[in-house]
Amino acid sequence: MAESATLDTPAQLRYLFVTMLMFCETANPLALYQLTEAHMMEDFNQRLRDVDRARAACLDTIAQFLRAHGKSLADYGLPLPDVALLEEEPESGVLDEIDGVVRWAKQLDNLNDEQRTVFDRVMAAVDDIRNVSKLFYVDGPGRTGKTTLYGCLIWSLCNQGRSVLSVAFTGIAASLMDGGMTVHSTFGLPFGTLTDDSTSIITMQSFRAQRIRDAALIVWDEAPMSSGLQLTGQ
Ligand SMILES: Nc1ncnc2c1ncn2[C@@H]1O[C@H](COP(=O)(O)OP(=O)(O)OP(=O)(O)O)[C@@H](O)[C@H]1O
Repeated sequence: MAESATLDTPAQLRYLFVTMLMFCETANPLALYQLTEAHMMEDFNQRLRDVDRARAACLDTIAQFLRAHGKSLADYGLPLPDVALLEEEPESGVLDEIDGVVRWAKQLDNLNDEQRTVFDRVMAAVDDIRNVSKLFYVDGPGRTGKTTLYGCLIWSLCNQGRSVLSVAFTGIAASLMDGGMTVHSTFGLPFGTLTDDSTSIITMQSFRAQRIRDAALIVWDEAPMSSGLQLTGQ
């Protein structure tokens, strides 16, 4: 869990936590929960800006995973979420999807000139069948709208039925993008320091390799945090 906490998204961590409860004989589930709670609820914390609500959302998500396997939080001596704190959260599912369409359509309309220029160039490159450069590096100070721009690109392509991979070095950066995954899990990077001889654990014939080949666009947030070897690959 400690290794995963530094490499995976909070959603991946919650999934790992439930998997450990279900399939490993975890001696003290409560202690493990308390040790990793901060990482497991980091995305909710960012979104809700309230520790108590974030904790309730985290426990509620874990409870839903467990319920799908016929288990409950109480079976593992874990605290119950204070669901009253979540009442303002919209139901997931259809409403979320409608919300997403409205939100991104509006964001797309509101892109400023610089964001629009990058958006148009990237979208044109995705469809360009010529052998032109398709590598873009977007730079800018904090809070200047980079994540918003990536969101618009991801949403627009997904809306056209295209496949997009959104990755980031840290789990928390990845969780800020729709469908975000860590660089490590997406590209199957080995743990530890990479060397010139390091190779991905993903095999050419695997589903994960096909997902990478199928991607119309790969958005790599905070790329400078990754080492040169991760970026150039083998
Ligand atoms: N074109 C725009 N018009 C108005 N507000 C915008 C626009 N683009 C982004 N914003 C808003 O500005 C804020 C910062 O945007 P965003 O998170 O995309 O920036 P960022 O460059 O990714 O920041 P950071 O580097 O800190 O992650 C957000 O609240 C976002 O909704």
